[in-house]
Amino acid sequence: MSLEIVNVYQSLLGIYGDQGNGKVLLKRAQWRGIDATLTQVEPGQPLPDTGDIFLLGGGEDGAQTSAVRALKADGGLHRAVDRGAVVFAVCAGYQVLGHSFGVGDADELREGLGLLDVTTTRGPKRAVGEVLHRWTAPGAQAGDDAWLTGFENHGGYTHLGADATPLARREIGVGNADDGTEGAVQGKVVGTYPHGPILPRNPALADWLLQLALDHELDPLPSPEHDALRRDRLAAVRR
Ligand SMILES: NC(=O)CC[C@H](N)C(=O)O
Repeated sequence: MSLEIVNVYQSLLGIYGDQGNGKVLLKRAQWRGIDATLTQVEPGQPLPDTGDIFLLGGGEDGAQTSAVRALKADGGLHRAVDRGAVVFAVCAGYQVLGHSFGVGDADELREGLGLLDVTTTRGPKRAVGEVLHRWTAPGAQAGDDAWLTGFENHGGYTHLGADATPLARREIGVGNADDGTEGAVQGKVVGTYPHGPILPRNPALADWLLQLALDHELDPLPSPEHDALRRDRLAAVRR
C-alpha cells in the first residue's frame, strides 16, 4: 500500500508552520507500515497526477492571489479532485479553494478555484486567537477526539453554499464567519481555519484524512505523549 502526500506551494501558502501537517500525515502513515512519501511542489513545478493528498496552508493576501494564478495555470488540483484525491487546506488555502475571496482593506474580489462551495469576504474584525471547535462533519470522532484545537488569524470571513457542509461547530473563536460554524467539507475537499499546525494538535483529524485517501479504516495508533499534549492544549484554550 502506498500514499503520496503533496505539500503545495509552501513558499506562498505555508505561514505558521502549516507544512507540519504533511509531516504528521507522513509519519502516521509510515508508523502503520504504509509506504508513504511527502513531496514539495512550488509554483512553476507541475502538481503530480499521482498525488493522494494535497495540502495547502495559510498565507498573506498577495501570496494567495499568486497561488491561485499558478494553480489555475497548472490545473493539477482540479484533476486531483476529479479523480478522488483528498485536498486539505488551511486558512488562505481554504479561501482559495472557494469561488471567490476578498483581499486588502478594500476587500478586492479575487476569483478562487471553485473546488469548494464557499465565498470569502472581509469580516468586521480580524479573527485572532486560540480556538476550540466540535467536529461535526462526516467522519467526526466521538469523545475527546471530536475537539479540534488550534489558533486562527484571518481577516476573511467564509460563507458556505449548499454543497459544502461545516467541518465543525464553533465553541471558542470566530471560525468561518462568527456564525457558529467552522471549516467546510465537500466530498474529499476539506477546508479549515486553524493553524498550529492543526494536524499534530488533532491526530484524529489526520487519521480521518488518511482514511479518506486510502478508502479504508485504520487501526488506532496509541500515543500517550500526544494524548498528554492534547489534554494540555485543550485545558489551555478552555482557560
Ligand atoms: N492566516 C491566513 O492564512 C490569512 C488568510 C487571509 N490572508 C486572511 O487574512 O483572511
